[in-house]
Parts: sequence; structure tokens; C-alpha cells
Amino acid sequence: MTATTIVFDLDGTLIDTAPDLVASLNYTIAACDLEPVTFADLTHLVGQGARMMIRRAFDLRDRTLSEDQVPMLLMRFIEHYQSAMPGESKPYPGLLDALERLKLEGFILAVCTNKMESLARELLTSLDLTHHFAALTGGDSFAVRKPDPAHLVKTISLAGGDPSNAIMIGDSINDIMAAKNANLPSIAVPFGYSDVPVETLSPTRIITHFDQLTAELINELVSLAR
Ligand SMILES: O=C(O)COP(=O)(O)O
Ligand SMILES: [Mg+2]
Repeated sequence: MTATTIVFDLDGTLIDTAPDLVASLNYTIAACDLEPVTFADLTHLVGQGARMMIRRAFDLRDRTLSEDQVPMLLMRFIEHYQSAMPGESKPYPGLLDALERLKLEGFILAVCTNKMESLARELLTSLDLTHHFAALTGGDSFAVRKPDPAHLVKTISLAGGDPSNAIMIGDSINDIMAAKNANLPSIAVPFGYSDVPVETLSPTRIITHFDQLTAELINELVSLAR
């Protein structure tokens, strides 16, 4: 039987990227004289990639964003975000040990993020993490993205895994819904950027630290879902 695949979300799950996302977004929207956003705002803005984050910042400030401004603003965001990488972004406590441990235990590890694939790859490479993952896909890798189950299913297949023997771990509604839509169990982490308490998303389980992400837990949740 193919090994179980553990699919991780990136922003707010693997890596605490909020300070850099806020800094790059504020640099971007300053070009249009928008007031800076805060971390609390970010929980409502993040989740569907940079383009949507910019759009939502304009909505937050009751400003109209014309379509022809979008490419310039997106480029401004990407350049700023790339130039600072990894900036203040850091893996959450216990992540590195968990990745090493789970790989030794034979799990396939993958990343399914709505961040642009190139930015996600560069960020994980700058933190020396890319080598842990058999596949990494972003919000622009396919025609669809989380919460569409196809994003998750295609990521598992790319990693060499079996889409019926996998689990998704994430911090937001997109991750938990993608798992549900793909008929897979999910684990939510409460330390990320959800704008609602993660319990309200009804994940299969919640963990508060990566030390709790054990082979026993994953095997239990995957077999319960069968
Ligand atoms: O960058 C985003 O908007 C979302 O990224 P995530 O899917 O890794 O949480
Ligand atoms: Mg996330």
C-alpha cells in the first residue's frame, strides 16, 4: 500500500509569515495612499493569494480598485516580498523535528498553498525546507485552488501519494473545506490566520503544537475516515 500523505498548508501552518505579508502588503497599498493594515486585518485578507489580498485591502478601506491597477500592484507586492525573503518568517515551534520524524516514519510530505507557487518555493528554499516535501503546489499551479478539492488531490498525486490515503493540516477554512470536499480527514492549527476560531470549521482534530502531530494520530484519523 502507498504510504500516507500529509499535506501541509503554508501561511499560518508551516511558517509564521504574517509580519512579512503585512509589511509587503502595506508597501504595496501605500502606492495608492491606503492606510496600513494590521495583523488583525490580515486574518480577513489572507487565504486566496496576493492578488486577492490586495483586492480585499481596497475593500477594507472602501476604495475602488480598477482592473488596470492590479498588475502594477501585484508586481510591487511580489518584488517587495521576494527581496526580503525569508525576512521575519519562521517555522512554527516543533515543525522541523516533526518533519524529520514523520519522514523517517515513512510518510509522504507535501505542501498545498494558495500562495503563488514561485513565492512559496522561494520562501521554503530560503528556510532550507523544500527538500522535505515530495510536492509543492500553489494557488496558481492549477486552474483551481483550495477549497476546491482538485488542488489537494492533484498535490497528493504529484507527491506520488494516494488521494484516498492522506490528511490535510491547515489554519483556515480553505484548508479544512478542501479536505472535506476531497473526503479526507483534516487537522486544524489554532496559531495561524483564521478569522474565526478553528473549532467552528469542524476539522477532524485540532493540534496546538507540532509535537502532537504523531504517526499514531495520523494513522488513527486516516483509518477513521476510511
Ligand atoms: O497566501 C495566501 O493567501 C494563503 O496561503 P496559504 O494557503 O498557505 O495559507
Ligand atoms: Mg494558511
